[in-house]
Formats: sequence, structure tokens, C-alpha cells
Amino acid sequence: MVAPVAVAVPVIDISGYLAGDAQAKDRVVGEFRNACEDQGFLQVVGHSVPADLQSRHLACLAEFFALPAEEKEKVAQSKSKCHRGYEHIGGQKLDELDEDVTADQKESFSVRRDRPLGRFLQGPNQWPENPPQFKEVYTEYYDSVHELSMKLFRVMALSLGLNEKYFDDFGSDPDGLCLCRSHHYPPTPPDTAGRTRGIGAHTDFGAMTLLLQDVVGGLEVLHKRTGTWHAVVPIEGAYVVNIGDLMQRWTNNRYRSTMHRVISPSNGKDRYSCAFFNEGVLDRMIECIPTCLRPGDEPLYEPLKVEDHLIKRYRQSYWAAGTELE
Ligand SMILES: O=C(O)CCC(=O)C(=O)O
Ligand SMILES: [Fe+2]
Repeated sequence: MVAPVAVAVPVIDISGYLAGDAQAKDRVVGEFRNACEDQGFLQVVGHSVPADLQSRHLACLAEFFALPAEEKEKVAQSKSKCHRGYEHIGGQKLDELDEDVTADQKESFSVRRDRPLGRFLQGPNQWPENPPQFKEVYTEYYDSVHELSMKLFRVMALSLGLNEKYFDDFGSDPDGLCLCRSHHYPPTPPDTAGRTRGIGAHTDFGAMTLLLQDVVGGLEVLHKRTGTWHAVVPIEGAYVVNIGDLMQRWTNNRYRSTMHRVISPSNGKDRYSCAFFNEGVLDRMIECIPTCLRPGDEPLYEPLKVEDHLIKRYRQSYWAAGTELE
């Protein structure tokens, strides 16, 4: 049940920081640090992604997901050797612990950077024929949100007392993995209320996630201290930014990767969202960032290769839904 008392997810206006204002920079960096050390969830407004691009992207998604199933299946993820394209409802189950809840009641479309086939998740995208502007708008959106993520990695570096370019390579290496996955959550049928999950409870796999959600609502975050779920109230055009498991590990638990889930809409509305995940370079070793270790402390985790971490997490979430993943 969602707790009646709202646990605030901080809202950070980064417009002054982006404009180069030194005072705003200190404020933004401090607010970002507090949010990441607390729940690892925040919302960013005053960012650089144009509102018009967000609307065009969401409109294209609605048009695509409304196509007949056989049209969407032409670009099914099961046809891709690198897990790109359309995934039908129930293809993934992110809640790996609760057997009673359904597989994820979302359909999605996944895009990464086009690379030659070979390494895990590397390869070419698949694009639908309709709507005709889908590829162009999706690509423009991907580039814009990727650019914003790089600005936020700079804030992240400063907030950890590091050189502001510390994460530049991790986030912008052409072989680095970023996933821009868009979702459609159809309204839940009334008879399955309580058991349906748009997305089951999970933590994100990568370093940082930037999520655009429409105004329908349904995203919830688990408040660790009280064990209660709280709505992340939609703010039109804002990005919900959250820390993923890789960053929690990298920062020796200083920054928190927090459980979240999506409850399918029960108000008869369709919900759309788009998540951008920075998952990093496959060969990169993740080991405790020096500024995250107090004198005399030991790192909590062994060094871990990004590739090993991602293979394990992706496979688990697909096997839980009975889907094969190459
Ligand atoms: O659609 C949402 O609001 C959340 C999506 C999400 O948590 C995910 O894709 O990992
Ligand atoms: Fe997530």
C-alpha cells in the first residue's frame, strides 16, 4: 500500500548551473549530493531537453504502441541479436522476489547506439516503418537526453569531490552502453488489481537513470527506513533521476540505488514513459571511488567488470519472465 504521508523526492532546478552561474552550481551540487546520499531519487527541472522534443517523442510512442500486434512484432526484440526493438507485455519480470505478482505489464521499445554486432548488447537497432518519423524523433530524443546525462555526470563528479570530468569517459565512450527504453503501460483490468505490476519492484542496473514520465502517475519509490511505498508525483517535462546499482557499488554505498516500481494505471488511462540508462563501458572495472572511502575504512565490494554485472542482471530479469536472452 502507498503510505498516506508523502516522502518528498527533491526537485532540483539546474537552469542556473547550466547557464554557468557559480552560486547556482554550488547549490545544485549540494542538493544533488543530499538527494543521492538519502534515497538516490530526485527530479530535475530547468534542464536542456526541449519540451517540444519530449512531446513529439511521447506522441510517436503513443502512435507506435497503438499499432496492431503483428506490426509491432515485425521489430520484436526476439528477432534482434542484441536485444533492440519491441518487447511485448510480460516479456520481462523485474520483480525477481515476489512470485505472486505478474510479469511486467508494460510493452517497450529499446534503442541503444548502433555498433557492430559482437559484444553483449552491442549491435544495430531495429526501427519500425510506422509512424514514419519514429526513427528520426527517437534519435533526436536519445541524443538530447544523453547530452543531459553527461551534464548530470559532471554534477555527480563535483558532488563526490572529484574532477568534474571524472565520469566523462564512462558516459560518452562510443562503445559505452546506454539504453533508451520507452514504455507503454495499459490500464490494469479491475479483476487483477493488486497483483499487476507495470514494472515489478527493482533497482536499476547501471550508473544513472533519467526518466521522463507523462502525467498519469504510477511510479513509486520504496522508503527504506519505513519500508513504505511513495508516489513519485509527476511534474510535466521533468526528469526523474535515480542512482543505479553500479553507482551504489562504485561509491561504496554512499549514493543509494533505491527500489522502485510502477503500478499499472487503474484510472482507465494509458501511461507512457521513457527511461535513459547509462550502463557504461563493458570492459570497465568498477571499484571504490577514492573519495568514497573514509580513512581506515575498507571497500565493501570486490572490483567488478561492467560486462559481468550486466549479463547477470539482464539474464535474471528475463529468465524470471520465461524469456530467453542471448
Ligand atoms: O516507467 C517508469 O516510470 C519507470 C521505469 C523503470 O523503472 C525502468 O525502466 O527501470
Ligand atoms: Fe527502474
